[in-house]
Parts: sequence; C-alpha cells; structure tokens
Amino acid sequence: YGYDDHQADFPQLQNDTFLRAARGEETEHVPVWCMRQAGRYLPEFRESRAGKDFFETCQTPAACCELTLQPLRRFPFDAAIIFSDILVVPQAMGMDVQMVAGKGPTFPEPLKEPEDLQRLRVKVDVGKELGYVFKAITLTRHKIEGKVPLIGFTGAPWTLMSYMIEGGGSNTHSKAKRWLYRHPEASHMLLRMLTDVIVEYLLGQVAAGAQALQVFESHAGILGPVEFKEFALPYLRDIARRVKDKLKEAGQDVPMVRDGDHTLHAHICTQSHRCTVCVCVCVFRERTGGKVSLQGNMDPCALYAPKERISDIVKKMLEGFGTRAYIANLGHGLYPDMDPESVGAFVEAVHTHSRQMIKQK
Ligand SMILES: Cc1c2[nH]c(c1CCC(=O)O)Cc1[nH]c(c(CCC(=O)O)c1C)Cc1[nH]c(c(CCC(=O)O)c1C)Cc1[nH]c(c(C)c1CCC(=O)O)C2
Repeated sequence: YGYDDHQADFPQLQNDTFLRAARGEETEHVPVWCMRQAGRYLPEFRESRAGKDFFETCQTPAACCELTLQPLRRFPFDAAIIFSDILVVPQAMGMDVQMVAGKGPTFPEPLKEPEDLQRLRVKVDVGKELGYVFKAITLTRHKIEGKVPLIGFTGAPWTLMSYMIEGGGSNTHSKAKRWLYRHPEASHMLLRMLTDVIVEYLLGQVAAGAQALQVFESHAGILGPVEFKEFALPYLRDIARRVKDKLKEAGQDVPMVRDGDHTLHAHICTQSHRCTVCVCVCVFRERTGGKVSLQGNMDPCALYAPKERISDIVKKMLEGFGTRAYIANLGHGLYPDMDPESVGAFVEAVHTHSRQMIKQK
C-alpha cells in the first residue's frame, strides 16, 4: 500500500505491556484499555464531533488522530484503538451507510434477496476505498509518540453481514438469520466476499502502522452454537490464518484479538453447563493450555458504582482471570452518560491491584 516506508521512522514504543500480555509474557501490571475509550462520555470528544457527520469524521485522518489521542491525555491506558467504525467495510463494498442521530447506523438500501449481492463491488480496491483509514493509522502512530501501541480493527464477516441485511440495529436479527436458513449458499458467498476484503484491510492496517488487530464479532451471541460453527467461526479462523501467514512471511508478529466475551461465554458454557464467567475463563485457559491470552470483560455498568466498589469488582475480576496473559477491558463499550472519573478509577484499580498481585507471586 506504499505505507511500509513509514515503518522505519515510527517513534520507539515505551509501554509494551499490552503486546507482551497478548503474547502471554509476564508484565509488571495488567494492561488495560476500554472499548469506546474515544467516545461521547468525554466532553472534548463531544466538542470535536459537534455538527460533523460521523463517517466524514472517519474519512478525515487528522480528526481520527485527535479523537484517538484524547482519552490518552486523561488516563494511563496501555493501548489506543484507532477512531473508525466497523461499517466502513460495507461502504468500501459499495453500500451506503449513514449514522443517524438517536438511531445509530442505517443502511438506506439493505440487502434483501441474494440477487442484491450483485450490487456489491466484485473486486474491492482496498487501498483506494479504505486508504483514509490507513492514513489515519500512520498519522496517529506518529502522533502517539510511542506512548502505547495502536490497535487496528475490523468487524467480523457475520457481524457485518447482519448489518448489511438488517440495515441497522435490530432486536431479533430475523432478517439476517432468515438468510442463514433460507439462503445458506448466498450467505456463504457474502461471508467469503467479506472475508477477502477484511484480510486485505487488516494487512493494510498493519502496513500503515497498526501494532495489534481486533476483529469484532459483536453479533456472535445471536447465533446458536451450530450456526456459529457454520457461519461465523470458519471465517474468523480463515481471517486469522491468512493474516498471520502473510505477516509471518514479512517477519512480523502482530497480536490478533478475537472479540468473544459472548462467544466464549455462550460457546464454551453450553458444554460446561456452568455459566459464571469465571468458570468459563478457567475452562478456556485449560483447553487452550494457557496458549491464548484473554481480554475483557467487566460489565461497563459497574462503572456506575462508587469508586471503592469499582476497585473491589476489578480485584475480583483480576483474581478470576489471573494476571498473566490477560488484558483488562469492558464487556461492551463505554456509554455516553458515564463519568470520566469512573473510567479513571477503573484504570487505576487494574494497575494498582495487578501490581500488588504480581509482586506477591
Ligand atoms: C457494532 C459496532 C459498530 N462499531 C463498532 C462495533 C463493534 C464493537 C461493538 O460491538 O460495539 C466498533 C467501533 N466504533 C467506534 C470505534 C472507535 C474506537 C473506540 O472504541 O474508541 C470502534 C472500535 C466508533 C464509534 N462508532 C459509533 C460511535 C458513536 C457515534 C458518534 O460518535 O457520533 C463511535 C464513537 C457509532 C456506532 N457504530 C456502530 C454502532 C452500533 C454505533 C451506534 C452506537 C451508539 O450510538 O452509541 C457499529
């Protein structure tokens, strides 16, 4: 994509706790960041975004850079995530998506029947359609001055497919699930098209300077285990394999986070028949032989609790996950009505408790 030449002069990384935890190595404290850490709970975010169209902001690298850096000026987060959205991928494939105030993302012309797949671009020129994200990443990687690593991200195929068919948020997701049952072949075709674009998109983000990648499968939880295994998991695996192989060829080691608190919860718990998150974690740690790092998953609503209570909840979470191969985060994004001070208390509690636990080992 022509961004590789920037790699050499990126500032030296000073805090690599996130990357080490992702690789399963020891750290001095458990790294922490929050989904939607750049968001409306910050007055400076609301000010920067005021009166501007959401996707126009996404297409403006300087604005993305500023919004990504804002939370880092307030809190000692151990990672930053580039300001963008998962729905830029359906846009790149030729679909119109708008962010409607009070309603969320909206597709004026969602996919209705398999014939509608013909409306999508057959071959997506990812560098051309999503080059603005790559530019935002390169700029932000410079401006972050090596303070923390920069995470790039994408939506996963099933989650994007469900948006493209539902045309926006949904309670039942029945239109998207109707495709799975009624048009399984067309569903797989769409999932494959998305997978191909996503692989190139993730590789382009790394070339542009992303130091870790996250694949959001936000709608994993609406599939039962059988449907999940047929329509979600194979594509997540294909993406991981193809991206890792390509990066390996280039001698790069970039951690990939598979979003999956629901996935882990639903698809491991159905087998263990014990449904506390803590048990899931233990089962998962056991099954993967400790080879996989975990990220998550405090209930964001716990941030409505008083500070001391947040601290206790964090402590219990750390005891459940353990301090190694673990990245603290929330199970969902921060909500606009959250108090920035509570976010600060969360970050501080993770750092303080984990330092103590690691010292006592
Ligand atoms: C499903 C999904 C979307 N977008 C995303 C997901 C996956 C994660 C998840 O499950 O939440 C991912 C996303 N969206 C955004 C980021 C930026 C980075 C960050 O987390 O700080 C990330 C990582 C910006 C955003 N994306 C959006 C906002 C809020 C709107 C605004 O700033 O004007 C932000 C900061 C809008 C968005 N975008 C999306 C929705 C459903 C909404 C509306 C939600 C709402 O109104 O709160 C789609």
